[in-house]
Amino acid sequence: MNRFLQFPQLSLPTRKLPPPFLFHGLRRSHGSYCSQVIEIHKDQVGVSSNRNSHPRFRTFCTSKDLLIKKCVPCNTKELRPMADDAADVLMPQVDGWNLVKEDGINKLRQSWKVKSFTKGLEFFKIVADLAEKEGHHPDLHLVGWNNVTIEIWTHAVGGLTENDFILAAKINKLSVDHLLRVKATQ
Ligand SMILES: C[C@H](O)[C@H](O)[C@H]1CNC2=NC(N)=NC(=O)C2=N1
Repeated sequence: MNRFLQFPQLSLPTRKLPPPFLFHGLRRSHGSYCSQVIEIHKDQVGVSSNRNSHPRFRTFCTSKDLLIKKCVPCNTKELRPMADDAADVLMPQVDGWNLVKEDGINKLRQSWKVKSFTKGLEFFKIVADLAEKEGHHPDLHLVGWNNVTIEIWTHAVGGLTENDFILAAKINKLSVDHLLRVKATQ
């Protein structure tokens, strides 16, 4: 008996993949939870529920896909917050970000120390330009003059969507090292 769902090869990389590992999780479908076992190959992000796919046959996206994807408008009625297990599967692709739950809302959070208060504002401007380009916006915090924290979640649905992971992955690629205090351990 085929123990796991075979997903259509939508974005599987062509090269031979190492043996997959099975991911067992719960997926909410039509209001009820059903367990599902999906096959996730080593260098694939795992399940990403993009807007157009049928909820059952979600497309796999590789680790690089987040960087080449574009955020979608948050006012589309199909947009739903992703389940905790789907967020867990995507977390390895947004290095440095933490998954936090606040008042029942899942968010991505990362903090940095900047060289000065004004460099913190420069940091925000660079992030803001990216957010405007993506049409998806983070919550920006600058406290104690040099402590920057960014939180990302989709306000329209009160949780995480793929937009948040796309924005987090792209923030990780911004050239901001000149604004940051070098960590003592480095
Ligand atoms: C239409 C447009 O997508 C919405 O107004 C956007 C703007 N930026 C956004 N950013 C975030 N983080 N959440 C939203 O729900 C959101 N909505």
